[in-house]
Order: sequence, then C-alpha cells, then structure tokens
Amino acid sequence: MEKPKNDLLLRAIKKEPIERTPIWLMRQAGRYMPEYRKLREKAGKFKNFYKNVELAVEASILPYKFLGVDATIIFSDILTPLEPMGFNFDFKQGEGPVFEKPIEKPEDINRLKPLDVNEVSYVGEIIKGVNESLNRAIPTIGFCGAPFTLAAYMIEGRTSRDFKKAKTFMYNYPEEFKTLLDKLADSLVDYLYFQIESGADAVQIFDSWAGYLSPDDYKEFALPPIKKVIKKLKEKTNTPIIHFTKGVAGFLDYMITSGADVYSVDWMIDIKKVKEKVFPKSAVQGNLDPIVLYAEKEVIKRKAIEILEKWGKDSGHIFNLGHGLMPDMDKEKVKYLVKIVQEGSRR
Ligand SMILES: Cc1c2[nH]c(c1CCC(=O)O)Cc1[nH]c(c(CCC(=O)O)c1C)Cc1[nH]c(c(CCC(=O)O)c1C)Cc1[nH]c(c(C)c1CCC(=O)O)C2
Repeated sequence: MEKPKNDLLLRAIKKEPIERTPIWLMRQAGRYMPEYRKLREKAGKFKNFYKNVELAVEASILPYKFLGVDATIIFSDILTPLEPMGFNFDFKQGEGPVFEKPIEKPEDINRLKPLDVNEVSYVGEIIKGVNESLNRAIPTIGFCGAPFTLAAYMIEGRTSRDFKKAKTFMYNYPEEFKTLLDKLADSLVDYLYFQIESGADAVQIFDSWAGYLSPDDYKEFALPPIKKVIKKLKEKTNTPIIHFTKGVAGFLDYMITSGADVYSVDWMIDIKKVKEKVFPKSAVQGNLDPIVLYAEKEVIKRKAIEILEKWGKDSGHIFNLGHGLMPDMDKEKVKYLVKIVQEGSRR
C-alpha cells in the first residue's frame, strides 16, 4: 500500500528525523464535535453507528478535517470484537457499555468463542474507506482493547469505579482468569492482523483499566497476554504497535518490557523519566492531562510547550493526551492545542 503523504507519525515511531512533533488525540472522533453528534443522530444507537461503514468513515475523518491532526484513529470501540465472540452488550445512554451476560463463574469462560474476523468485516471496510476518502493524507491507526481491560468488562459487566467483581474473580480464580486472558490474546492477534491487512499503518492496544492493579498483579496478569499479542504480531508484520496504559506510574518498568514500538503514558508520570528509560529503543506517546483543555488558552499553551520541551528536539515523541477527550470539551480549544503543538515543535 502507498505510504501516507504526511508520515510524521511513522517517522517519529522509527526515530527518524521529523520537521515537527506529530499529534493526534485519543477519543478525537467523539461527541465534543457537533459534526459527530449529527452523524450519531443519523445512526441512532451507538452500535448502529460503528457498524455503519459509511457513517463510521465520516466520523473517523472528522478530526482530520476540523483539527488537522497527523493521524486518524478509526471510529469503533474496544468492545466490538466481543459480540461475535459470544459476549453481547449494549451502550446505555449516560452509562456506557452493559453486558447481557457477564462472566460470573469460571465455567462462563467457556462461552467465549475465538474471533472469526469475517464477523467484524465492517472494521476492515472502515479502514479501507478512511484510506480511500483521505487519499492517504495521514496514517490510519487501528486498535483493540488489551486482554485485561476486556476481561474486566466481561466480568464486571459495565464500567466500574473499582472493578471489584473483576478483581475478586482474578484473586479467587487466578488460573481460570489467566485462561480467559490468554484466549482473548489469541483472538486479538487475529483482530489486529486483520486491521493491518485492511490497511492500518499502526495499531494501538488500550489497557485502560490495568492501572487498578498492583505492580505484582500487573506483572502476573495484565502483562503476559499483551506480550503474547505483540510477539505473535511481530512474527507476522513490522507494522508499529502502540501500547497505552492508564495509570502506569507504579509499574512502568514492567510495561516497557511488552515489546511495543511506542509506549503511550498518562499524565501521572514525567515524560522525561519515561524517555530516560525507553528512548532511543522505543518511542513515547503522550502525556498531557486532558483536563488542561478546560483551562484558559494560555494554560493550554504553557502545558503543551512544557511537554515538548521536556522531550526536547529528538524524534520519537508523538504528542497526545494521557487519556481521551471528553464530550463537553470546547472544540476550539482542542483545535488550539493541535495548532500550538504543530507550530511550537518545529525543528
Ligand atoms: C475503555 C474504552 C472503551 N472504548 C475505548 C476504550 C479505551 C480508551 C479509553 O480508556 O477511553 C476505545 C474507543 N472508543 C471509541 C474510540 C474511537 C476512536 C477515538 O476517537 O479514539 C476508541 C479508540 C469511540 C467511542 N466509544 C464510546 C463513545 C461514545 C458513544 C456515544 O455516545 O456517541 C465513543 C465516541 C462509548 C464507550 N466505549 C467505552 C466506554 C466506557 C464508553 C462509554 C463512555 C463514554 O460515553 O465515553 C469503552
């Protein structure tokens, strides 16, 4: 496949020279944009939205059109592959995902089927559609949830403040929990590879809830299945892999053994420290506190420049938030951040 015209993101990952720091934002295809909300209304339910290739392609490319970001993340969700794997869910207004039949006891793990990628063919179509409609202007990022984060949803049944049920299950049935993680890992290899074959230039693994684990538990449970996914993908392709963990400060030393090309970190750790540990072997993505975007423009500018200065002029940094944009953020401020980073990082 033809390489993207703006390939700053891919060069940053390879630590090759860059004219400026690339930027994209987690949850950039979302409700803070009125244009997104219009598409969402057209689609009705969120599920009908991400399964509608035409609308999902539109949603994916909105951030490029309105913010001028340096990469597109496809519009989908980390839970998408779980439905054909036997775990159905719905997105409830104001609540997020709710599973029909969460895992309650170890036998329930047997209900998990391996993913048949033909059942998520729409995800591949979305990637192809994005590449076509942007005429390869910028790289396209595919993604999946990490095994621990997905398992946490499947047991908890919904988003949680403390993941009490999921972690209790993990403590009571550690071996069965590991089996679940391992099964998920095998299907995620197929899922990410399918996205890469469909035209994704990079893939990101979201471990949004691993930060609820102690360092020992992270090392024992969350890390091995991610290592497996990365190792197996690396046997098939050299497409870059970005590994995001929310709440990584306590176990950064473990996370950075996953084998990813890029480590994406939240704001609760100094990017300078992360750089010292991983660069130049790996690249780093992050790490602005998303809440900064609610502050005045001068603050946004200062905080963004601080991160750029901490990293310095080396390649290898992808600017992003430490977690996703929120629905009530001001689109103009988001756009301002993109501009500040693109202008303020010129080499
Ligand atoms: C944990 C998680 C989920 N989904 C995702 C994660 C990992 C990242 C993170 O930690 O935030 C990942 C995700 N979800 C979505 C994307 C699309 C691409 C992007 O713009 O980043 C991505 C990469 C769209 C979405 N996924 C969801 C929306 C909102 C749907 C809507 O009402 O329009 C979007 C745009 C729904 C969703 N999906 C999920 C939740 C908890 C919710 C409801 C909470 C919320 O409303 O924000 C699970």
